[in-house]
Amino acid sequence: MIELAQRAALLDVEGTTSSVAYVYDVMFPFARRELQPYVAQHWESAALDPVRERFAKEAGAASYTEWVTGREPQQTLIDQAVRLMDADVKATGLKLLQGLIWEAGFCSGELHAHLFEEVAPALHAWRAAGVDLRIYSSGSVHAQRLFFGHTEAGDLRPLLTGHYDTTVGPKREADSYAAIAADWRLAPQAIAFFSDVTEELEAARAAGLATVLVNRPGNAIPTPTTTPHPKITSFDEVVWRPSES
Ligand SMILES: CSCCC(=O)C(=O)COP(=O)(O)O
Ligand SMILES: [Mg+2]
Repeated sequence: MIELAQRAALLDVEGTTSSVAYVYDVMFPFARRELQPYVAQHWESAALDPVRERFAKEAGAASYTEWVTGREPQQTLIDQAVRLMDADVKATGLKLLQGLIWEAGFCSGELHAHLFEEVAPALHAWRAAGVDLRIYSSGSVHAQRLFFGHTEAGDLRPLLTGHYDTTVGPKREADSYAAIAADWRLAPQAIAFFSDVTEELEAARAAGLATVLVNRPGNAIPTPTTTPHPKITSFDEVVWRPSES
């Protein structure tokens, strides 16, 4: 058991609330399968504008027009998305695009977000104990809302007061956590960040957040034996004793 004095919990998704396998074996293949038809069908839609802009920026181009000059625009975007997926790069542009593609899957019922079995009851209990809950994931905010709106345990969005993705900054940089605390209007010390990735926890700790290393079955990243972060294997191991300060 670990005791936490914070009044807010910031939660990673993959490897923390939910299995890596669900993301890699179900969600990513769905996005790969639907990539070409989605882009073809929505090419004229403004929903793709932020995706086009991000892809261009992340490729080092000054604008989308500059990025695709001399190439077929739709295929250029599709090819880049495939390259990023093949290399397992959690680029913000790709994450924006995947979130758009997953919408149809979650809305049709083909996708149901996995949660480790104690997560939904634990989050209900944490909220009842007065803990403010937000998500910080590489998955886009749109994807996060779909994910928590369509979990195996039902719609958990009412439990969450906010969502952050990598548009706030990379998960392995301390400034991202400082920006989240500022947006949340909380002192960094009032927030406990839960993740399976040590580099993310180090960044959060550098920004002043409390940290918890979550070790779940199937996590790809080996859990270090010595770590300054308290370790849990289940949210049931957390006891909240929020201080007034
Ligand atoms: C919550 S949407 C799907 C998850 C996803 O795309 C992803 O990359 C998860 O990364 P995380 O930062 O939650 O480990
Ligand atoms: Mg994770």
